[in-house]
Amino acid sequence: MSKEPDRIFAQPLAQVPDFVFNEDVVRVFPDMIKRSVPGYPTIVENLGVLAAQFAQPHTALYDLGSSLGAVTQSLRRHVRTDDCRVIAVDNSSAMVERCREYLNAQDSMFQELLPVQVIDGDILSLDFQPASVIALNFTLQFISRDQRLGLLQRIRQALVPGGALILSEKLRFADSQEHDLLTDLHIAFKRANGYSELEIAQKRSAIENVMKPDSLEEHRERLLAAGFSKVVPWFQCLNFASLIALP
Ligand SMILES: C[S@@+](CC[C@H](N)C(=O)[O-])C[C@H]1O[C@@H](n2cnc3c(N)ncnc32)[C@H](O)[C@@H]1O
Ligand SMILES: O=C(O)C(=O)C[C@]1(C(=O)O)C=C[C@@H](O)C=C1
Repeated sequence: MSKEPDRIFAQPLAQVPDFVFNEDVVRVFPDMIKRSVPGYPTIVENLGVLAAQFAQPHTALYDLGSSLGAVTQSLRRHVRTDDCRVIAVDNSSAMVERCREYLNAQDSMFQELLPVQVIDGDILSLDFQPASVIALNFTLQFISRDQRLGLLQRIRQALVPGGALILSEKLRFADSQEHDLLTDLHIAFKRANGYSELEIAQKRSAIENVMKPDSLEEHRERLLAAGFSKVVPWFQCLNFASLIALP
């Protein structure tokens, strides 16, 4: 994995453009996401551990919005179920290209890994195969709000009995005191990871039009409306959480 440090917002920009998952972001993404999302390494590693409990033989495991394939690699490290395959999907060609390189490297280092297919495409127009595990790891927040329910309904329909959706997201909070406290603590987390006030402020304005977090209650209600029977949060660190949704 690239060790290049994230300095994308280090210099003052006359106008901060909307955040895009382009080649510049791809180069620094492992560093960026680790220094920006509290608990990210724990979520990714345990996603594989959880997936191994839900994986069913002869099904697909999806990594939706796979970026560089961190979740796909974790699924391949942990799932040993017969005749499963991983399908990673991302609509950033720059991400997909680098993801394929990393997965080839994983293939050359380990034997008996689950087969994997990386699709350069939009998860909103995906034709789902019967699936036992579907991961949306910090991806739903980038989908426009009016398309989230439809996507979750399609995911629900693709899931076989015994399977699960694992959904990780940045959260907002209905209670303004709770929201402000956790936002301040997230900023302190970024500062402690070496980001300057300028980098924090410019990143914030870059993502505010493209990334729209919901509250835990909104997620729960939408998942139930999409046909899931049970929603179980399994991890929260500051304003970032991960949920298991059962069909
Ligand atoms: C924050 S990143 C996900 C991080 C990744 N899952 C991980 O755990 O390392 C969000 C990803 O979702 C992808 N994405 C956003 N909208 C998408 C869409 N409609 N279809 C496919 N991928 C999408 C972006 O290109 C980006 O790579
Ligand atoms: O909230 C932030 O500041 C973030 O940087 C979060 C976040 C995310 O949650 O996906 C946003 C964009 C980058 O992909 C990495 C992290």
